[in-house]
Amino acid sequence: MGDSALICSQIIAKNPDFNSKNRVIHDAISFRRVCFSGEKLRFRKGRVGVWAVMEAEEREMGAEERESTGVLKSLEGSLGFDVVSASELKKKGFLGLRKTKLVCTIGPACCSLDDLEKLALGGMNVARLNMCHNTIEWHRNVIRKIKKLNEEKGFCVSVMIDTEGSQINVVDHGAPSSVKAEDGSIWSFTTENFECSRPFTVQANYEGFAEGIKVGDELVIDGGMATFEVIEKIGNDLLCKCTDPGLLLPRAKLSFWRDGILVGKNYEPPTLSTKDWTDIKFGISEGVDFIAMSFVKDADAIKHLKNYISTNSSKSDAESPDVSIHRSIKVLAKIESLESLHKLEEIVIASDGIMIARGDLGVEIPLEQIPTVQEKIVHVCRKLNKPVIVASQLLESMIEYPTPTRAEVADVSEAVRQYADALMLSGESAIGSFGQKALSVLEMTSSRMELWSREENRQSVLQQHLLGVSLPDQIAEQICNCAVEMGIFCFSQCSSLADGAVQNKLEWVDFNTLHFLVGCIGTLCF
Ligand SMILES: Nc1ncnc2c1ncn2[C@@H]1O[C@H](COP(=O)(O)OP(=O)(O)OP(=O)(O)O)[C@@H](O)[C@H]1O
Ligand SMILES: CC(=O)C(=O)O
Repeated sequence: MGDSALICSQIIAKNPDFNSKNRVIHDAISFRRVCFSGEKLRFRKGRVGVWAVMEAEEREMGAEERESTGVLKSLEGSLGFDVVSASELKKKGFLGLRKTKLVCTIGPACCSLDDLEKLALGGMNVARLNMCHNTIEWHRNVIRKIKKLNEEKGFCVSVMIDTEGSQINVVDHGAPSSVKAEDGSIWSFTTENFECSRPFTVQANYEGFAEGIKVGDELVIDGGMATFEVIEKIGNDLLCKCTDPGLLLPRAKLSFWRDGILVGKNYEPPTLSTKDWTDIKFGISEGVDFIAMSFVKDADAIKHLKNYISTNSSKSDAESPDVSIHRSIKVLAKIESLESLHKLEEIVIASDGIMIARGDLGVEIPLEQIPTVQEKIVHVCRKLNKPVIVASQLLESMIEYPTPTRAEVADVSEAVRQYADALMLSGESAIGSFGQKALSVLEMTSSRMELWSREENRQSVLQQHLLGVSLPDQIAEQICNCAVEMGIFCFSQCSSLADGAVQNKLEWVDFNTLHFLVGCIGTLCF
């Protein structure tokens, strides 16, 4: 069978007769394929299998019957389908049903083999390793456990490493955990290295962090956790008075504001630090699937990393032909600064996908702008057909509590409604007491919202943008656009058509149309 397969997903809702156990069935479809090879046309006949996962009443159906094409025929026109790759189907079974992918940050609370397996069973599609924390050895261990689970238990969990990037943050703030800044208290912000923590002294990580900063400027901690006014500059250091009391957390982020506008940085730290390069080399050697790049400023940084990956991959491929894993490492750009927002389109075009890092974004733009900025980024990604992850604080309260707030559930639903491709857990899974529960909330909420979108046929409101340059790509796109108008989902081994399907978030199929479509597509040109 081909590399793609179809999954029935709405059987429960639509077919009262099919409501118990999940079943996999398949149907074979003949097609004629016309290939363009230079100037010549070649006809080939082919047969592909269309696999469907259905829920069937066990007592009504024997095994043979379930496997027969007759079953499919009897369901003609009445079922909803989602698309999933055959390899995914084999590996993940019914986890492929959901379209919104789920990313979990792995931390001390979920790094045992047992915990990772529970997350994989709960629907984790991608394990994120934040390279800001812990040692390379710790990360290696986690990656190996995930690969073991994939190999031995048939999961299909991808691994993403997330670089630390360059940003001004607190290295030491005079306490082991959080510390309260009281109204009117005076604090020194410095880059001086000191042995033991000093009270009312905050050590920042960048020499020259105070360049261009003037007396009277506002120093905001973590996008609003606490605010200070700069009252004196002493060399590289700043003396500040707390004007809005609050908490200073370890690794808190600092931003400076003047007259309500973010003060631009006078220094230019490289997008990828020496540590980031070490981590990237580590990621390549461990065969990770994604590298998420923090604090991307422009498309050049992404292109540079992609070149580095392909050069190093070809080198290692030549040295060891078996090592083909490197070729497929995808680079995701994290949008978390004003600069990246200004160059959004070029960054999206250059990268393989985007992460909306709302945590750090909230340090650089006012919090009330986050929802509209998120919607805009998702929209640009849809338009340019790049996957987009919505990250940070989706279910923050679940770090401590076993249920989310209603507002958090609404936030998750909104991201799915906007057609985000993936949702990410951070502290909820890394350090939270209810990581698996948080994952199941994401799972249920996103499935529910997808169902609603289907029922409302909302994908038809997605704007169609033609991206294809070549004739086959344009034809594939037009087919997908028509499919969306007709409310069908199609089956394809053709990457352009699959891309179009992803861009349009196609989902419905009826078998008459499917047979017709596969026939048409086969007679076209891929
Ligand atoms: N590998 C890890 N080892 C130890 N603690 C971790 C690890 N990964 C995450 N954490 C903890 O979980 C919390 C949330 O994770 P998260 O990845 O969101 O980190 P972060 O510090 O907020 O950085 P970022 O802004 O890059 O997301 C972190 O603050 C840290 O305490
Ligand atoms: C995920 C991340 O890095 C952020 O939200 O800042």
